[in-house]
Amino acid sequence: MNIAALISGGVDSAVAVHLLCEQGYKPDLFYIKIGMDTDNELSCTAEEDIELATATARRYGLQLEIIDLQKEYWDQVVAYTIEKVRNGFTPNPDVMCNKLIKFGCFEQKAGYAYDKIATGHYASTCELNGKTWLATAKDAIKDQTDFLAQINYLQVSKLLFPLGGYMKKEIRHIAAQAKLPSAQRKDSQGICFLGKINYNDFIRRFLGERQGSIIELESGKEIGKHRGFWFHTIGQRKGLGLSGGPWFVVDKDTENNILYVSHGYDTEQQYSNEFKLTDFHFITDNPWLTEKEQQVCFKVRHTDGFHQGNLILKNGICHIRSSEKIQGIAPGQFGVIYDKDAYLCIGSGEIRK
Ligand SMILES: Nc1ncnc2c1ncn2[C@@H]1O[C@H](COP(=O)(O)OP(=O)(O)OP(=O)(O)O)[C@@H](O)[C@H]1O
Repeated sequence: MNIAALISGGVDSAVAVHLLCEQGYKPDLFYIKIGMDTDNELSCTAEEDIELATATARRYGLQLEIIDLQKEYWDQVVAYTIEKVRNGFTPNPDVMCNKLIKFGCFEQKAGYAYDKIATGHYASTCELNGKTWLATAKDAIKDQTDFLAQINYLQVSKLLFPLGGYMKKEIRHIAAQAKLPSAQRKDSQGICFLGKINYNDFIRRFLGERQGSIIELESGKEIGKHRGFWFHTIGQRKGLGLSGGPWFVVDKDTENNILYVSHGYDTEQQYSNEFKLTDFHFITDNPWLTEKEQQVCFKVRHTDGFHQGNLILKNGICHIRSSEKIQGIAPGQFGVIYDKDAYLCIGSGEIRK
């Protein structure tokens, strides 16, 4: 079996490579360039990443190739991000980066020549009814299946996740024992480079600033000003510059550039237990043979745990009723659906009000 391993310079993908080599494989390593050469801060991290990836390759006598997908990343992931933000939604570039870049463009440029693509994601796959399914990782806190919930069947059936059966602390331990070049490296914040730069600066570059009102939802009173609704997301608590908090963003009027906020932790307005997902995407298949209500687990953003609730799927729209009230359900984010045991990651759709 010939394997391509995606390596980032971080500890997780280095351990993934180490585990593959221990099993007797000799994967070819690929580092994907997605940052901007013109941006100093970004090209510095890329240089460091490439150095560590090179050291790992040398250590195991493996080939390392650098694949430049900067243009593709800008054309697809950055364009998607800006478009969502412009329309008042909260984008998820990490989900799109996996679907379109790491497992999309990479496949066309190099991945097609391999039987399997391995990554250091905390996720796993399993075989059920003759098909491959995306499944959660042993380490529920590190689980990254929510970032993979838009991939398709061809992608999931080609993926290998060597870390799926380990806890993060075991991975750190393996890295230290094996004296991997990246053993002491800190964990990265986001999968894609948008997580490494100041998000507001990035958005400002594209959408500029435009002052608007911050209005208290309950009283209708203006209580402050903001510099553009596009800098704010539903559920946001920090960075509003208002006194007498806590305040939460609960709604946006994008036409009139107004942010609605609500005061206090216990305000009904910022909690919800019902929402919709549009364009629902099944990774492998629809596991439910009826349109009857199903008990599921789900996530509405990257969190440590799973929520529980019920799902009704009709005409491609998925209605979720949560068992508990959830704060900050942001339209544009992906709602990710799991089976009731939070084992299989079934798919995802975009949150709509
Ligand atoms: N620039 C990149 N080039 C190639 N593969 C990458 C790159 N960035 C991330 N990956 C792959 O995607 C996986 C998940 O990315 P993420 O940024 O979440 O990493 P992580 O969990 O911090 O892992 P790592 O410690 O390997 O960076 C990585 O383990 C790696 O296999």
